Parts: sequence; structure tokens; C-alpha cells
Amino acid sequence: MNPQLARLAAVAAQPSRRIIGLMSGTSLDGLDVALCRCTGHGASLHVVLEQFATVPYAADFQQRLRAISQPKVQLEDVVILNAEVARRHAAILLQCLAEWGLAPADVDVLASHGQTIWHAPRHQHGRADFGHHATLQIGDGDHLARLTGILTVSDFRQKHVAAGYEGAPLAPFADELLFRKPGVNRLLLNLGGIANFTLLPADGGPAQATDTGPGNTLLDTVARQHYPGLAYDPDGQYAAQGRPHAGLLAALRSHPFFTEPFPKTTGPELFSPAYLAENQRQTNTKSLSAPDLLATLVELTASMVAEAMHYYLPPPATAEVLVSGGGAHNATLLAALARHLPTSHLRTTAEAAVPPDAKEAILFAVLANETLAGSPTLSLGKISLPG
Ligand SMILES: Nc1ncnc2c1ncn2[C@@H]1O[C@H](COP(=O)(O)OP(=O)(O)OP(=O)(O)O)[C@@H](O)[C@H]1O
Ligand SMILES: CC(=O)N[C@H]1[C@@H]2OC[C@@H](O2)[C@@H](O)[C@@H]1O[C@H](C)C(=O)O
Repeated sequence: MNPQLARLAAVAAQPSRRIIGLMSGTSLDGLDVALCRCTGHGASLHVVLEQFATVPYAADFQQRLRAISQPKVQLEDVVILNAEVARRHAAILLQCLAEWGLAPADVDVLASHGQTIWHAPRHQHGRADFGHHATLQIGDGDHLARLTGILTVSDFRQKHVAAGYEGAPLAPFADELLFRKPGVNRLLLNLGGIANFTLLPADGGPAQATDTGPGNTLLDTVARQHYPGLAYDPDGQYAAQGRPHAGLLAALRSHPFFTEPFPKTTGPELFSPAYLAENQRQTNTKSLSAPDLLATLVELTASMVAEAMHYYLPPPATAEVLVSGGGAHNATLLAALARHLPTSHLRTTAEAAVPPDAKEAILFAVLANETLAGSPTLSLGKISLPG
């Protein structure tokens, strides 16, 4: 037997595994690296976050990732970035390990999401010649395994798509294991580039999950355009100085995504700078001040989260809302959510001992753990041997 297969079987049979989750999300801000100790699996899973870092991308690399997530690109650029994302992620990971005083041999498994460059659920591509969902993440797992020497599980979304789902959100698989609290409606709200949530019903019913629309992606676009040198609106301070523009908000809310049935997923392909610019053109709001624009977008994100939540949990039902993702730092966005969800209790996932910035990277560590050690009904991801 190939000794690497024996090692794979041994890691899968261990009572616990040290797994590094890597997540690069739709905000393109950097790579989240979560070193997790995963003990057990399924209902008996216990996860301890041993280390966490977000390593920001250099501006030029960020710009190239943004440029590749466009409808028309040079195929060669995609091919090269597939290898380059993996190489950069491997270098970042090795750097983190060195800073944490660890060697690759101290880690059992690498769980890598890669970078989504295009997400095409059926409702979004609408093609008559292909009636299925599709999505593409780059940053190849074989490169990661070879460059780090660590057994790698990657490309988690394709099996979900093959099974007839949209490839996202994958969060409910881990949210179920990490956050279920009997007798309480728990809503795990992730405010990344795109906003998505998992509802874990109080009655023990199945987890429900959906994307709700933009999270920070358009807020970041406006911050970058109007405040040179800023990547986002720090703590929502500029949005707090503005007032939502009712006409623009109504136009933004008229996007067909918002009338698609739940559950649904999307990406920055749809909620792009072009969508914002076109709605500003139609509503004569091109000269709206940056604070007013930001306030309008905060209102869009918050109202769409509330609308989706109320679809699954009509008032007066209440929920404990546990927020994660970078949007958890945007005080203006959190205040808008609190206004739209007056009967719910808004907290961050820190409430359940999961740091909000680390949650998505932990998710992929959990998914890899389940693939290796858990039930065969949830074996997402491809396995790459390092040799
Ligand atoms: N201090 C802060 N104030 C306001 N916003 C912030 C702050 N810190 C981070 N953010 C926002 O969070 C974003 C990054 O969030 P996160 O890393 O959760 O997104 P992501 O994982 O890339 O997205 P997704 O979950 O959609 O894939 C930043 O682009 C910014 O908009
Ligand atoms: C296709 C894709 O990359 N989707 C991401 C994105 O970022 C947030 C939201 O849209 C969510 O649906 C998903 O990520 C999380 C980790 C998920 O799958 O649960």
C-alpha cells in the first residue's frame, strides 16, 4: 500500500486531529488561517481554536483577484491564478506556522476553500442549454499538499453541486455541530462580502440556510471609491453620518434575486459595482454623498437579512442572532439590524466561544474532519496526498 494512504487512514482513525482551515472569501481582503484541534466527529465533535490569523493580500494581488471574477476574462489568467492562489496560500500558511512555532509535521490536515471566482446557480446563469447549478473555486489542492507537505482536503463545493445543490452555503453542516442549542432559535448570521445565515430551529427541526444578498461587498466598493486608501468603512463610521436614500434603496431592492424563492445563493457577480452604478443612474443619485450611499447600502443589507429571517421565522418568533464575518465590526450595520429585528437578541459568535472573524475558516476544518472521520453522507472535498 502507498504509505501516504496508510497515513491518511491513520489520521482518519485518530481520536483527534489538528486541522488548519483556510478561507479566502468574497471580500478578497486576505486569507483566514485557523488552526483547530478537532476531537471526535458528528454530534460528539469538539473543536478548540489553537491559533488564528487573517493575512491581508497585497493590493495588486487583490486587484487581480477582483479582475478575474468578471464575466469576460483571459483564460490564461484563470489558469495562472489557479496555481498562483495555491502558491500564495501555501506561503502564507508556512509563514503562519513559523510564527506559531510549529512545523508542517505538527499539522495533520489542511482544509482549503480556495477562492470563488464565479458562482453560477441556475437562477443566476439562466441558460437554456444547461439546467444545473455550477460554481468555481481556484487555488488547487495538489499544489497546496505538495508545497506544504500536509495532507490536503480542498474544493468542497463541487460534491454539493453534483448532488443537486447550489454549492453554498456550506455553513449549516458545521453550524449544526457547533451551535445547536435546544429550545432556542439560533440564527448564525455571517456578514462577509455576501450575507448568509443558518437557522437552527428551537424545536430541533432541520437547519435552514440561505444567502440573503450583499453583506459588505458594495459598502467596500463605495469606501474604496470615495475614501482613497480605505478598503472599507471603519466600524461603519461614515455610514453613520449619512441617511438612506429611499428611491435608490427601492431600486436596489427591486433586483430579481430578492424575489427568487428561498433558499438561494449568490455572489459579487450579481451585486457588483455595475449593479450599484446602474441603479444610481436610474434614480438620478449619481451625486449622492458617500455617507448617504453607505447608509443606503447598510439599510439594503439589514433589511434583506430581516426579510429572509422573517420568511423562515415569522414574527413574533424570536431568535438569538449570532453574527460573524467582518461585518460584525460595522457598528452602523449592527444598529440597523437591531432596528429591523427588534425582538431578537443580537450578539456575535463569541457568545458561543467562536471568534467571529475565524468562523468561516473553522467551518472548513470541520468539513474536512467530517470527510475524514465522519459519516459518509457528508464527504465534501477532494483529498490530495503530499507526495
Ligand atoms: N473594522 C471594520 N469595520 C467595518 N467593516 C469591517 C471591519 N473589519 C472588516 N470589515 C468588513 O468585513 C469584510 C471582510 O469580511 P470577511 O472576511 O468576513 O469576508 P469574506 O469572508 O471575504 O466574505 P464571504 O463570507 O462573503 O466569503 C471587509 O471587506 C469589510 O467590509
Ligand atoms: C460560492 C461561495 O463562495 N459562496 C460563499 C459566499 O460567501 C458568503 C456566502 O457567499 C456563502 O454562501 C458562501 O460561503 C460560506 C462560507 C458558505 O458556504 O457557507
